Amino acid sequence: MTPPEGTRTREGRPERIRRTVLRRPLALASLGYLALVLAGAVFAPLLAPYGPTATDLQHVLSGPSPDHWLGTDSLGRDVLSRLLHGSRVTFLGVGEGVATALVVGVTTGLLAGFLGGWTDRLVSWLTDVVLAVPVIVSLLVVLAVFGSDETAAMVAFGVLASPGLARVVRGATLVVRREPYVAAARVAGLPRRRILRGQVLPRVAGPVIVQASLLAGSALLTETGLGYLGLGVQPPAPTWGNMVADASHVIDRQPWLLVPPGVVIGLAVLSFGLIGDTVRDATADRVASTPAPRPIRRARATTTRPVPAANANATALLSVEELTVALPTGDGLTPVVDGASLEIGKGETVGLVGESGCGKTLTGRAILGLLPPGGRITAGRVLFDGADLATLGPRQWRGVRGARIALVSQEPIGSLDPMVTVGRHVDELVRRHHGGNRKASRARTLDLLSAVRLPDPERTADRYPHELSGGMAQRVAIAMALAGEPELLIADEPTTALDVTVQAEILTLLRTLQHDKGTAILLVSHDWGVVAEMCSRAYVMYAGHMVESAPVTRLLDHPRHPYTAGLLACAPRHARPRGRLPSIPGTVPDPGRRPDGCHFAPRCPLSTTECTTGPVPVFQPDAGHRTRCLHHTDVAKEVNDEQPAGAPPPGTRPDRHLPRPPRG
Ligand SMILES: Nc1ncnc2c1ncn2[C@@H]1O[C@H](COP(=O)(O)OP(=O)(O)OP(=O)(O)O)[C@@H](O)[C@H]1O
Repeated sequence: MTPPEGTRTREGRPERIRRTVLRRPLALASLGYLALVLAGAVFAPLLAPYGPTATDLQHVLSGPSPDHWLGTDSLGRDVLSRLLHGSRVTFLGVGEGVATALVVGVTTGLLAGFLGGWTDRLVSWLTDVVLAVPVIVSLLVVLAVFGSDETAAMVAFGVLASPGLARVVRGATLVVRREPYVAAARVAGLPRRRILRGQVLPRVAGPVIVQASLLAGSALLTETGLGYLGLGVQPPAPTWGNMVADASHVIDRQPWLLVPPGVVIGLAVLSFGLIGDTVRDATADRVASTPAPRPIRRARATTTRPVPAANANATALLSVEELTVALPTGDGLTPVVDGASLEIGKGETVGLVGESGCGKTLTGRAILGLLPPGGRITAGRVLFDGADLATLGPRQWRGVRGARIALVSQEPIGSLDPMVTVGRHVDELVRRHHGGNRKASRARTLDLLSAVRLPDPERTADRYPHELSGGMAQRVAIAMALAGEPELLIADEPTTALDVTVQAEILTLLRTLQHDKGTAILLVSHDWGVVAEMCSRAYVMYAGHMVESAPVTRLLDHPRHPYTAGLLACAPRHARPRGRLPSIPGTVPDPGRRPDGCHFAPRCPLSTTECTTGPVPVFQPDAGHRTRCLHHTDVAKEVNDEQPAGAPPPGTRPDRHLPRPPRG
């Protein structure tokens, strides 16, 4: 099957590189040439017609002949035999240099790019220092210290060349680190080591091969340069470098002698370069198409005062208390979630509703301890099963993320690695959480795929993400989330990207799973219908504040915050034919531009000057009902005034007529 242009392709990076090399005659010829030279080096003792140091003083400086295909040197030694034997020394040196650079450069680059922070700063500083050291002087010092030991010189070359590689790997890792499937792997609780090996390393392989290839060319030139200077392996043992040196001494008598080593060296360097270029072309488009990171918005600091504390419930599975999350902006840290509190009991499904940009996703991420780079919890705490999550170290977090709290995001396809099959995605998590052998984990994987009602689990397990529909991808994401049998599932708009029929299926699936396994669910949604169908209680969030919370039927029938009332009135079902869709005037303010006092005041039909003069406390109009509105009694009156005649009794269905949109 040929996937349509622009879609993800099943072809993995190694396959793409292989195909690009095969399609280009020059790259193919380069590969063939290097393979030939390498084979010559390996089988030199068998292939060489003479010994590398055997002299024949009767035939010195002879040109090519049937006895000596490439002629003889000034001591009558066979040039072809010396070239073959010399290639062993040269390729060994190149291998030592490149291997050292790979080990040092790739390791440091990966760690700097993936861990960031002080590791990144330390690696940057070290690479700057090493890059400032002149290579040739350092190699001369090493050779002086180690007595012409070529291995020491080439290892030193590898170390000195590693900063360039480290920088390339760091850059590529920074890009890969932002990919949703890497975030998904972290959320699922995979250890860093596994993520680096399984998710990041395969993606930086392209740039690494390019660099290694170019490095091999310069390692070869360095090795032959040392041989030419009479350093490294000493005569009479042949190296390509000392063959060039020998030829240069007799260039006036036999210029041909320079041709064989000059050609093999030149072609080898050219081949390494051509292969590097081809791999770069094969991998460049993927790096270029990687989406840019989300820009951090400029904002000024807000001055909200803390609101009264929520009633901490000792029996809650999750208790978020007065949580403030700040993100870095040009003006320092800006609070994005501001004193938010919420609770979820064991096995309970709770909704989190609000317009885009209100802070719902960040609240979920803060619960999982996965904030964007530079983001911090600056106040409040998150208690899970009584334990303060802020006190967990990386090892303990691994026992929580994916294992006890799992996430299903709104972009299921994005959270699946395009180069990994469905089965491997689930299998890796099954083994991470339950251990066991390959057979047992495969059986469990198939169980999970059938639990989320994926047709033909065996076949689906062998599929790649691009072969799945949105609904199937979401089911796979749910299966992955369930692999650790979590007690809490954060479902961040799990049906937003799906069509209505699939939405209904996914919601039914979530409800069934919750019923069967007793999993608590925090359901982030824009859709009141979904919230009414799924949740017992809901929280309404606006511009970083929790503005209202209550049992869902209560919210639907008696909202006590104008924002909730406005949101309910905006449901598309209130639209009239050819009429405009109801909407709340204005937009959610950016985190740094939130007005003082009630953030909703500029859009609120009930706002008065008191609303903007200071922080608005939280009121509790009824048991279990909380609102952050000074005019909550007026909201209640408006709702009752707006009840249409003959309307069904409150709370009977989610789409019942609710108050008109606020004036303004
Ligand atoms: N990585 C980030 N860097 C800077 N600002 C961010 C980042 N992520 C979110 N924000 C900002 O934080 C605020 C809250 O974002 P969040 O994604 O939590 O909102 P949301 O209510 O979940 O919206 P949506 O429904 O669109 O996902 C927004 O103003 C957003 O622009």
